[in-house]
Amino acid sequence: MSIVQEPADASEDALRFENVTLEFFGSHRPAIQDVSFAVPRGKFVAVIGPSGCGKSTLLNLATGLLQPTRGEVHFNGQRITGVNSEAAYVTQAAHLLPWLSVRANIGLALKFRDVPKDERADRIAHWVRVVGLTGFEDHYPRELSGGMQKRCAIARALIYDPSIVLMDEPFGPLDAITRLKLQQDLLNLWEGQRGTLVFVTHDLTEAISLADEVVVMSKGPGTVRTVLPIPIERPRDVVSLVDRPDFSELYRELWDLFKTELETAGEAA
Ligand SMILES: Nc1ncnc2c1ncn2[C@@H]1O[C@H](COP(=O)(O)OP(=O)(O)OP(=O)(O)O)[C@@H](O)[C@H]1O
Repeated sequence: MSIVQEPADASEDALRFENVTLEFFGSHRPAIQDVSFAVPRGKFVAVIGPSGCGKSTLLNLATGLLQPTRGEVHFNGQRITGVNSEAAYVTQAAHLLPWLSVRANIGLALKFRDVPKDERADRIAHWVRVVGLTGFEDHYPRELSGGMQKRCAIARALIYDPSIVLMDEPFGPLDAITRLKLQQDLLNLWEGQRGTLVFVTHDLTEAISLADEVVVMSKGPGTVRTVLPIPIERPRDVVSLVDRPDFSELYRELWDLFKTELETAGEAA
């Protein structure tokens, strides 16, 4: 990562957006405008908002793949000015390399980092077990179900202990049952490790079930409308959570905010 030095105690936030505006070249209005919010270290933060409000753009700024037109993005107290190699990015499509086995896909980041072969094998074996792909190590992506491909992509992202994990609607294209199972798997994983995770989703239930805080975005141009804390204790069980009265209250609160956004954007049913 290319960074600009700041005092070491500058931030206990893993990620911080400071008045960030981004205009794509040739566009007549900013994709996001004056966005400010922080992701505290060790927290699970969900980002929701209507389609096109700039959720993916925020993640691309956090990885350093995009640079702000105005404002600054900081990672661990240091301004991001180039690619943030400490961030793992899991996108909607699994993007596994089709010519590599599950084992090789999962171990890719370790190979790039010159991790010795024996250590690589141990860590791959560990992550294959963690994501439930034992017995499929030598299979190719085309031989896996959508959920298995997703689990492979998650293992590939987490195997090198990234400082922050960015997930862009990772469970979007999956059926409801696989999705629930993976949500619980991700929760169990995260609750065991407590790294920093930013999770973009359209799904209000998913956001409340998983996150410590939900960042609600407005559209046109994208900006942060509010940050809603989710004061539900952990460990959580995604299936039984939805029956709790406090879950319903949070859902209602989030829906009221979200609905206003859809109406403002002229997208309400
Ligand atoms: N490379 C690009 N060039 C020009 N405009 C872009 C580019 N990428 C995104 N945009 C625009 O920026 C805005 C934000 O896009 P972004 O993909 O971040 O939204 P999003 O909230 O992730 O959308 P969705 O929920 O539909 O995935 C949109 O208006 C989009 O059309």
